[in-house]
Amino acid sequence: MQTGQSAEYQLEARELTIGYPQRTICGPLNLQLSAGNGTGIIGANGSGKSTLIRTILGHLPPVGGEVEFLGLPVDEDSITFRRQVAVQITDGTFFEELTIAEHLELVARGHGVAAWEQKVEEELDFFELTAVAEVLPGELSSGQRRKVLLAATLIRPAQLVLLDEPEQRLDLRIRQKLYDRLALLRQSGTTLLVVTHDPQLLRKSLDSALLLDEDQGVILDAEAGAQWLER
Ligand SMILES: Nc1ncnc2c1ncn2[C@@H]1O[C@H](COP(=O)(O)OP(=O)(O)OP(=O)(O)O)[C@@H](O)[C@H]1O
Repeated sequence: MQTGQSAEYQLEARELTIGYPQRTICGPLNLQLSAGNGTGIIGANGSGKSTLIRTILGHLPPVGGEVEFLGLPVDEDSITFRRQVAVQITDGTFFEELTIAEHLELVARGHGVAAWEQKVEEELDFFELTAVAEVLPGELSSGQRRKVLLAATLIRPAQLVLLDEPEQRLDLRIRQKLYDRLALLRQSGTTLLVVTHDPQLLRKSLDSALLLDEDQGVILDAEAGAQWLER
């Protein structure tokens, strides 16, 4: 199996222009992420953040340029990509007949997590979901559902974690725990790419930002990105 492990960067976008058949949204963009980097994707509503994530995941073809993961064109259907990339990009889908604990068990076991029972307990505890562990998704609040999706993304091993506005609907205490958790993940070598409107997330968990502005991509350090979000 090809893995491209000798690639210079873990994720690289070169002269990437994103958009739809009838409309170019932004570009050309250049982005290089190595292990342990943490980049926020920021910009006004409609600037192209979700379009960029969808292009990086291979859901949308680039209008121009290319994007590679471990030196190979992105392909969400490839085994390497599925093993190495954990994604939380939408409001997510649930199996309505599985409890919250069963959802986490499914992901953990599917990704070969050792001692998965303990990991499920730890994630439930971290996201303060233990009281609803045996509840079905349809009985949860929107914030609780968001926490389950984040727990399911973070319970599994990954080289790259992609998150789309993870701060949404989280109360302040959980948000602060999440900032620390993401910073720790980076210290352990995991790479983060996070669409966010939250300046504190940028400051505390990430080291740079890709600002999509006026159809261009500009790389900023985390503090400059946070200040742009606070402008
Ligand atoms: N399927 C589509 N076909 C054509 N244009 C689209 C399509 N989906 C989105 N767009 C347009 O692409 C632009 C970028 O949208 P996108 O959702 O990527 O923005 P965003 O930065 O994620 O916005 P937000 O902060 O509101 O989530 C918008 O002008 C939007 O109208």
